[in-house]
Amino acid sequence: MKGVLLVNLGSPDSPEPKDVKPYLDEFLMDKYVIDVPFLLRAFLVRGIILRKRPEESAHAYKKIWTDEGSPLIVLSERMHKKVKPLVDVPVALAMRYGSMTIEKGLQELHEQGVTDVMLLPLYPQYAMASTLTIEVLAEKIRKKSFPNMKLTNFPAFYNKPGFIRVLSESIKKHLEGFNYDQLVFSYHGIPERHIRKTDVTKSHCKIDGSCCATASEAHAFCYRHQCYETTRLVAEYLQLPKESYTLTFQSRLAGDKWLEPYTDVEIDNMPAKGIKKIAVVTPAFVTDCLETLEEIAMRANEDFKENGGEEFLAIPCLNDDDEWCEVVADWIKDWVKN
Ligand SMILES: C=CC1=C(C)c2cc3[nH]c(cc4nc(cc5[nH]c(cc1n2)c(C)c5CCC(=O)O)C(CCC(=O)O)=C4C)c(C)c3C=C
Ligand SMILES: [Fe+2]
Repeated sequence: MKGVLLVNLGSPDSPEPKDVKPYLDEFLMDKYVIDVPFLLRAFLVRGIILRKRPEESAHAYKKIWTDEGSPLIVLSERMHKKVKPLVDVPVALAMRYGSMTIEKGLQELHEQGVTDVMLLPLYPQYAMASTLTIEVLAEKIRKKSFPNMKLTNFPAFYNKPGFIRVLSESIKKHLEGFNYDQLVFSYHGIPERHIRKTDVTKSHCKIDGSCCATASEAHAFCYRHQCYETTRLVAEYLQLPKESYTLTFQSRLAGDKWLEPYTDVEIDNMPAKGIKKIAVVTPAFVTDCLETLEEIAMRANEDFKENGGEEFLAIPCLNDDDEWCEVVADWIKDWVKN
């Protein structure tokens, strides 16, 4: 029997440093996130980053935490609950990090008699720090605990018509009556090195945009290309004039060179250029989380206004939007049919 495992990133069990620290340790010790040899990674993460970051992150998590828990978990659960009755096969939900493990998700499907699983990472654009790490871990667990199970990876959906339509319609709905100077498409950043590592041709990605104009098999695994494609397709759907929108990358960690332009720098500089009213959409996330609710809707908003900005609109993620849940259900139905 077929079944589906939806996988999102995960959150700590609580916004207290005692729970944030092990969560960050699991996340940042992942070799697909901080992709350096183990000893160097352990030194960077445990010797440097985890000294201060758990307190800072806990403070940020406390600002967004709800009575029901982490927004990312609660909203993913709501979406899961809505998708389940729309399809005829079992659907489970798991997280890459934290206590809702992929192992538990596969076990739940196994107990329902599922032998053929489609893995659906809830990330529109492919990245080794998001999609690949889920695929690799799920395969490792399958081999060890469920050797007779078949796993199929659902490809990144950055350009799928259903995703582009519901994302565009959601943006349109939230922009109604808001007279903005600039619409910012802010995507989670990654180190440039990750783009080169996932280039299957090993020579295509130049990280300057020129490569995106040439058809290549590298695009199927290029996070930067896929972010630009999502933006281009939404702009086309909404018929946005070229000068009315911009693409940026947020949430970088110190150290390496991350994808540019940086969201915080761009937004802070906008008021001085006469851009006083902005809307920000975050299409690398289908679920609202720390990076959208705290970093964008709170911090970027405050910084924009401190720099002379007047109006700031943070557009929510798709979360458990009915039409989005129907799109996901349709993808599942198509896979079940074939
Ligand atoms: C779009 C998907 C994501 C990619 C790609 C990604 C890469 C990436 N992230 C970090 C470091 C951190 N990210 C953190 C939070 C976080 N990241 C994503 C998604 C992607 N990350 C989400 C959905 C969230 C929010 C989780 C939540 O509970 O709401 C954090 C933790 C919070 C903090 O301390 O800022 C870290 C750390 C790296 C290093 C990276 C690529 C190399
Ligand atoms: Fe992240």
